[in-house]
This record gives sequence, C-alpha cells and structure tokens, in this order.
Amino acid sequence: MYHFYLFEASMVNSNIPTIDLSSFFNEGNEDCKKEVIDIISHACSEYGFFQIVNHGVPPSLMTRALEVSKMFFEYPLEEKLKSSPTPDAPLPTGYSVQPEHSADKNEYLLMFPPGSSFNVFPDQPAELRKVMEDIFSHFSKAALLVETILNDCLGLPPKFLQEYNKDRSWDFMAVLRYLPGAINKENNNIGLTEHQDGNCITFVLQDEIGGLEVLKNGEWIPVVPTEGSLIVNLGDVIQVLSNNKFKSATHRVMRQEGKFRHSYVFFNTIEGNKWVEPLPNFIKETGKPAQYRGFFYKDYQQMRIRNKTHPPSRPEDVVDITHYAIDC
Ligand SMILES: O=C(O)CCC(=O)C(=O)O
Ligand SMILES: [Fe+2]
Repeated sequence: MYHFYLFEASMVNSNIPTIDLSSFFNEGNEDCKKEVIDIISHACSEYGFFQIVNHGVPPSLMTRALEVSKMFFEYPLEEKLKSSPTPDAPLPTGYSVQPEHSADKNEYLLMFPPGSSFNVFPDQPAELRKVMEDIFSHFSKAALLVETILNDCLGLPPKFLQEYNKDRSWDFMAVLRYLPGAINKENNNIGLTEHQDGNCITFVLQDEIGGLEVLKNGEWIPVVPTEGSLIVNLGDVIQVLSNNKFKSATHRVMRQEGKFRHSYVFFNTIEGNKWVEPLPNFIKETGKPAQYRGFFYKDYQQMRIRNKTHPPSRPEDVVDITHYAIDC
C-alpha cells in the first residue's frame, strides 16, 4: 500500500518519503516492514526527515486540534495572557509570544505530558485542553513506534532505545501560530530560523498553509502538507548516539504572505541526567572514531535554552551540537 504513498509523495514533495506504518499494527507483514525499514534508514542517513501516515494518531483529531488552536490564537492578547507560564517550569508552559525583536515570528502554547504539575491550559475554547491532552497521548504512542523502527534501522539490540529513553516525563508539545508574512518581496519572511532539534524524535503537524522546509543536499525543500500525515525529524541525540550515521535534520519555517500558519510540534526527549555519546557499535561499524565527546543531556539543554533567552549577537555563537564535536 505504501508504494502508492511513495509515488504520490514524490510528485509533490521532492522525494521526502511518505511512509505507511499500517503493517506495524498487525502481526506478520514482514516484507512490508523490511521495506519500510530500508526507506526510513535511507531518509535518516541522507537528511533525517520523512513523513508517516497510518501512524495511529486519528486524522479527525489532527484536524480538530488545528481548528481549536486557531480559535484560541484569534482571541485578544489579554485573554491569551491569562494562561501564562508557571514561574518554575523548566520551559514556559501555557501561552507565550516571541519578543518583537526575535527572528522567530510566532506565539505558542506549551505543555509537558498530561498530568504534569507544570501544565497551564487556557479555559477557552473549552475543548482545547482535552484536544491537546488527547493528541499529546497519541503522539507519545506514535513516537514509541517510530523509536522501535529506528532501533531496527540502526541494527541496535532489541528494545535498546526504549530502555535508554524510557522516562516520558520530559516530552513536551508546542502548539504554534506564526504571523503572516509581509507582502513585500524584499522581506525573506522567516518564521523560525534554521536549526536542528536537540532531542530524539520530533513530530510536526502543520496546517494547509505549509512552510516547513528541510535542507537536503544544500537545497531547501518545502514539505507540502498532505492530509493525515505527520512529519518526523530526528534530533541531535540520535545523531550523536549513531556517530553521525543518522542525521539531525536542518529545518526552518517560512511564512506565507498575508497568512497565519498553525502547527503542533511534539518533542520526544530523553531525561536530563542521561549521558549522550556515540555508541560503540557505530565506532566499530564505521571504522570512524567517535565524532562527539559525551555530555549530560541537561547541560546541552541549558545551553540551548540560553540561546533563546540570551541570543548571542553573532549567529556563529549560537550553541548547537557542534559544541561537542571532536575535530578528527
Ligand atoms: O512549527 C513548525 O512547523 C516547526 C517548529 C520547529 O521546528 C521547532 O519548534 O523545533
Ligand atoms: Fe525544529
């Protein structure tokens, strides 16, 4: 069945593969599973980006989630600010808006897993909290499936990644609205500056406006929204563990002239006290020495948060994973 999706996707999405995961919900189908593993392995070693369908997140919930968040963001600012962050949350939960001078042009709601004491939700629209909690739980399950598949793609011992990344408390989700792009062609209309995610696996659900772009062989490839699909990108943790076998995708968001853009972004994240370093399998297998020195995830996270709270004046001083790279 996924042959169809691959064909269709290649027409509109310049070879960002769209992969049908339905075979993973049933016993058997070993040939299908094997083919999926080959396609995902290829996408991850080339640029760390692919799309999935039949991932277990109900398409009707995805549509509804975007509708309800649109309603929220249309409220006046005073109303939105009523759900502002709890002071001691590790990341600002509830509603935040990027400062005027920021290069990133969005406002967002952020939550940790349902039940987390850090969470703050708007009261209105009344449906929003439930929709956010439901979709979070579905994303969380789908991420476990993708993690199992990646474990196979990397040829790791069964359940290796599941064991390594078993604490779900620090996963988080952002619900975003981007400002409309300027109607002035001179303006480059960046919505979110180019970056790699620091975590393990990220899902993006974007509305029909689109705007997410991935860097592939030096070219920005727009990810055209397709109904029911989720975008998957790998983060720095997977890149380091695999000693660069799998890539942390470089991506950005462009704004369309005159149109707001909405998205849901789910981050599957390891616990801060986890040690991250290239696994011995990928040093032996590739014959390459370790490309990174090891670090505690929380130290890296702190530096990434500082990039946002105290942006360096020179772009080259923004801390990313190359901070831990070993020059070979
Ligand atoms: O809003 C999006 O589509 C992507 C956001 C993103 O890349 C991020 O928050 O890391
Ligand atoms: Fe990102």
